Amino acid sequence: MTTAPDQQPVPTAPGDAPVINVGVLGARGRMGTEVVKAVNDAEDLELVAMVDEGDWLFGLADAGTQVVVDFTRPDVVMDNIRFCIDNNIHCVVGTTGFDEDRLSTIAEWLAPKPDVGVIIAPNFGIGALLLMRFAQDAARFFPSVEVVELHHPNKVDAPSGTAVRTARLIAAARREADMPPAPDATTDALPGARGADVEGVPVHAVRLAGLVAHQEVLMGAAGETLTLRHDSYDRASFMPGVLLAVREIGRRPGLTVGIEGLLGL
Ligand SMILES: NC(=O)C1=CN([C@@H]2O[C@H](COP(=O)(O)OP(=O)(O)OC[C@H]3O[C@@H](n4cnc5c(N)ncnc54)[C@H](OP(=O)(O)O)[C@@H]3O)[C@@H](O)[C@H]2O)C=CC1
Ligand SMILES: O=C(O)C1=N[C@H](C(=O)O)C[C@H](O)C1
Repeated sequence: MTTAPDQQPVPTAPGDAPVINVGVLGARGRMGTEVVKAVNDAEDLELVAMVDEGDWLFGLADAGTQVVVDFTRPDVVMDNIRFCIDNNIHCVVGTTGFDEDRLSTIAEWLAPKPDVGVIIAPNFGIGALLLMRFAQDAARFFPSVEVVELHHPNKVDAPSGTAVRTARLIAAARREADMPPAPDATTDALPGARGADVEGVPVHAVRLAGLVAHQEVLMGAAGETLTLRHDSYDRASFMPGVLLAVREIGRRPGLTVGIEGLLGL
């Protein structure tokens, strides 16, 4: 803590860096609980608000929150982001459910607030981000591709936000390389047997007790396959990415999708 003459005390972390006041939305959820722990363990971050369903969002502003971390639900996250932008609070969002329409709406909300940042990241896990990058790089070499995501049985959405983003990145890489559509049969005798079609890439969702968050990208060419797989066995795996976004967001006003840029990927 340092005190300047005639001013309120300014909290500081060791090394004199200013402390960032963090509020967690969805604080008692699976991810929120882990974020609360990670923020409490970080010397340069101060947990000032924990909000769950039924709590007033105004508590965030009253507590002097500078950065909100949101791990709630796709059906409530837009209202949370609107509140944060209106109250000049930066927002690090891990909640899924973002399409182009939602992203454009957030960009419109941000337009009159040039100092506020919103980071929307479908996945904060470093390994998961690397898998996406490797899949993008490999996409142009393999005519066939399928994405399989596997998660804990309480996940509210399917397919996962990560799988949708992975499929879109692969589809974009294929378009850029002028590849024709995958040659594989897409007709299914039973509806859903070939998964969901995300820009021409089949995406399959598995829900299974014992799992946390996992993804495979299968690629095939004549006589060979390439399998890329990532496993999050513990939600701690997402925390380095979440904390990086919390620390960086003050330097990144506007809308940022994915934390790849923050990692130099
Ligand atoms: N980007 C990433 O790296 C990751 C993203 N996720 C995503 O994060 C989201 C949350 O996942 P998970 O933690 O497993 O889900 P949980 O269901 O465990 O947690 C959601 C929490 O949000 C709370 N909540 C619901 N409505 C509101 C509201 N209006 N305001 C504040 N809090 C609210 C819930 O409270 P209550 O139970 O009382 O309703 C609950 O505590 C999902 O979209 C998931 O896909 C998950 C892991 C990693
Ligand atoms: O709900 C989860 O658990 C996860 N959700 C995110 C998603 O939908 O991509 C990230 C990760 O897969 C865990």
